[in-house]
Amino acid sequence: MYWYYIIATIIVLLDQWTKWLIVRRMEIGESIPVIDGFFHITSHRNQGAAWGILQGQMLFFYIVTTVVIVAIVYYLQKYGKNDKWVGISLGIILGGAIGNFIDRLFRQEVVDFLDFYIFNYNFPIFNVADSALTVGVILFIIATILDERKKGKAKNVN
Ligand SMILES: CCC[C@@H]1OC(=O)[C@@H](C)C[C@H](C)CCCCC(=O)CCC[C@@H](CC)/C=C/C=C(\COC)CC[C@@H](O)[C@@H](O)C[C@H](O)CNC1=O
Repeated sequence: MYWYYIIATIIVLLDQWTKWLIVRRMEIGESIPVIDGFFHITSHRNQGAAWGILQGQMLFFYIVTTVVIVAIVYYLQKYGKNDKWVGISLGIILGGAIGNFIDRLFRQEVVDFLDFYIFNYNFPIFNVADSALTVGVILFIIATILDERKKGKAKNVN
């Protein structure tokens, strides 16, 4: 049952540790090519959400993130026992949401550093928390669809 919170905690620790390294070791704007032309570590800050939307709207972010966190904890308490994968995906999303929440609370901005150039398109620079949020959302959608199908099959059998 508490596995999901352990997953979230590991993601928060990994997210905050990587951001701390970037802040301590790199200048803002500095870029280190890991795979030149494809994957760089670029120290970047974002006062907004994805693609830099809603710059500086911290109160909005606090409200939305609090709602997301409360909703996930409620859902985990209520449904976490039933479906393992739904619980795991919510734990991953929870870790991502808390990771960026800590940045917004203490830095009033989010530290980003994962910089991918895909077919010459420079995808917005993101961080471990964003990756967890994106992977968690996708996993949650898949788990929910599979869960519905499993229930559907059970109905047909009876
Ligand atoms: C990933 C959610 C963004 C994250 O939301 C959060 O914190 C949550 C918990 C709180 C937000 C206030 C509310 C969600 C807003 C939804 C949103 O924004 C649409 C999301 C689409 C998404 C599909 C799922 C695409 C993906 C994008 C990116 C990441 O792809 C890996 C680019 C990230 C870079 O622009 C980077 O600068 C962003 C910066 O780190 C701050 N991050 C956030 O606001």
